[in-house]
Amino acid sequence: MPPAMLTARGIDAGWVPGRPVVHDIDLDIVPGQVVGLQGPSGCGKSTLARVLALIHTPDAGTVSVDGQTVAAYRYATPRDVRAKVAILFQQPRLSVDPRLTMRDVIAEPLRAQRRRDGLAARVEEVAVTVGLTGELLTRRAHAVSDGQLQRACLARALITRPRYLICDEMTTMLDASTTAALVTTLADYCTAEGAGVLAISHDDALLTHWADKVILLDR
Ligand SMILES: Nc1ncnc2c1ncn2[C@@H]1O[C@H](COP(=O)(O)OP(=O)(O)OP(=O)(O)O)[C@@H](O)[C@H]1O
Repeated sequence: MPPAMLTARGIDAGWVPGRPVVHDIDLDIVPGQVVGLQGPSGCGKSTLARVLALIHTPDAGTVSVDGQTVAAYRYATPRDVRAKVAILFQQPRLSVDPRLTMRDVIAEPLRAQRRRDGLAARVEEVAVTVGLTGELLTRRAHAVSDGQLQRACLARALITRPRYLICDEMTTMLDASTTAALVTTLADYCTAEGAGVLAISHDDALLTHWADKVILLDR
């Protein structure tokens, strides 16, 4: 049996050919575990997060999902592999089309996979899980608060029941009570589904509370 893990081996990645911002990184995300990732600003945490979320092609190295080597990134990633890994970004406004309703934001991954059976019921279910109900779901993304929009992004991330969640400073923009609510929702999901998390944060207290172990990424 292949190992049930999201693994990175020997990853070089960056934005300019021949000038990687992360070099020779090995990392494992195990189902049921929260791995924290810290490091100075600009050291490449978000770049590495994007590689692990399969939305940025590494210059070298291999990412595997449950033993399956990822051969193609971004839009070319096969659907079954893509559905296993979700990412949450720091700024929900930059990751959502402002013209969509909250309901449509949440439904996006299933629509993209043309999974329409039971779509409305699943959207309602996952919206309730993140604390969004009623009239809020009919509002467009530009007409809700950052915290409400990040809740929709969490629901969008959970809707495919991913096995791995990459959280790139997902609570940095939020107040303490919204942060606590989102982390609790995510932790409950991970316990119920046995999902693994990579949690990038500058918040030592949050990672001390939430992560099983913390990795330091240096320049
Ligand atoms: N889209 C991009 N195009 C070009 N360069 C980028 C892009 N995104 C990041 N970089 C560069 O890659 C390097 C690493 O950035 P990255 O955002 O991965 O660091 P980080 O550790 O997440 O920083 P922070 O903690 O400030 O968010 C930086 O020099 C940054 O300028």
